[in-house]
Amino acid sequence: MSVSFVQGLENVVVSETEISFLDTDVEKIVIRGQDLIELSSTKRYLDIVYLLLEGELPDESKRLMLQNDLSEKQTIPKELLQVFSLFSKDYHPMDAQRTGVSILANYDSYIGDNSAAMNKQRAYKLLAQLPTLTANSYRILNNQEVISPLNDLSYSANFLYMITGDIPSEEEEIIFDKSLLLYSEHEMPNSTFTARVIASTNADLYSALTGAVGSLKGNLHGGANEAVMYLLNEAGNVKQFEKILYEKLQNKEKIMGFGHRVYMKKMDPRAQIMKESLKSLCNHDGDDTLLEMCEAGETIMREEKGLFPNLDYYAAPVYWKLNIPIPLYTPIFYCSRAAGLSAHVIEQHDNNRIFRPRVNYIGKQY
Ligand SMILES: CC(=O)SCCNC(=O)CCNC(=O)[C@H](O)C(C)(C)COP(=O)(O)OP(=O)(O)OC[C@H]1O[C@@H](n2cnc3c(N)ncnc32)[C@H](O)[C@@H]1OP(=O)(O)O
Ligand SMILES: O=C([O-])CC(=O)C(=O)O
Repeated sequence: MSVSFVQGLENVVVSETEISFLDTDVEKIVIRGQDLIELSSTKRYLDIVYLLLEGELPDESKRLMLQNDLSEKQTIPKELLQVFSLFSKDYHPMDAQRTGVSILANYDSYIGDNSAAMNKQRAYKLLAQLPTLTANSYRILNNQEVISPLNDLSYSANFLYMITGDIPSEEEEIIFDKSLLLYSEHEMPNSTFTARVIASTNADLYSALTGAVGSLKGNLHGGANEAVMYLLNEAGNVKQFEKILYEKLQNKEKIMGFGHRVYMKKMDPRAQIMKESLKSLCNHDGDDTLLEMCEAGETIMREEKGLFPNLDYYAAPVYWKLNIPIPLYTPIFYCSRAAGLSAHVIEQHDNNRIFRPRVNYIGKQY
């Protein structure tokens, strides 16, 4: 039997879905029939959460109900905080998140029920709890005080508040919210595929979403946003950044934040929006250094490699300007993506066939 093999499953269709599609012909990120980039100018992250999980955009009262519902569910079991305090201090918040999501399954008495209704309830609860879990895992790992959510803040303002300890300005809240919106769903990246593969065994949503944390951690996927910021900081100025990039290219090293399996010859449209956010943050504090460095990097990568920035490239300096600690960049990506991941798990459970591919054997003769 001969089976065709495509390394990395490039352009292989693994699923039918009603959730999302990257239509590069018309440059749209289609989420349930609507373009995420267009939505980003008028809608908030919770609108997209609702769209992903309910199939339509909410009106104002439904969005408010969702906001209130999530506010009520934000607290996390105190045992989780105790577990985080047992970790070694060099544990990454992504590891804590992986363990945390897994432990939350222990508090679900209907764990065997994979119905869409139960999964939706789980998804909303997870979305409510993830910011509290994420901010406090970092705080505990860094010997900081545990922080409680502020119920009267919006979802994104509260999330940012729990990270930095300061109530954000309106501009900061809107920019952070936009980053969550842009990260919320992106068709079939590695983490979504991971979640769907796990869900296809009839395993529960927590198992699928725990696996997805692991997938997102790597620097070829979500981990790239942290790697970008470490590189920008290592350089510190435009000249040094250019020097480092040329050296890395000479050594055939990959530059984090560039390239994408689907956006090969154009910039990730989400990166362009995030670049605008960086510009306004630079305008606000009067320091353009990071913007200038990023633009210099864009030019070099375009001229030398024909490569363009992905979302992580511009998310990194935006998060830096929002005073977010670097080890939280990828966990934040995950918190946002939990919406899309949950929608995919629900869809997989609702129309399931187990994933079970084949191999081309190239081992010893038999
Ligand atoms: C939100 C997100 O998760 S977006 C992705 C975030 N990840 C990153 O930014 C990591 C850096 N980028 C990469 O590693 C890749 O571009 C990926 C993982 C995003 C896509 O990978 P693939 O589609 O498998 O592309 P692949 O790695 O095969 O690259 C194709 C060619 O472009 C080169 N290339 C791709 N990305 C980069 C990069 N960032 N820097 C330098 N060269 C690159 C490769 O070396 C390869 O060159 P070659 O044909 O001469 O060997
Ligand atoms: O689509 C991908 O492969 C990675 C990505 O940009 C995302 O998950 O947002």
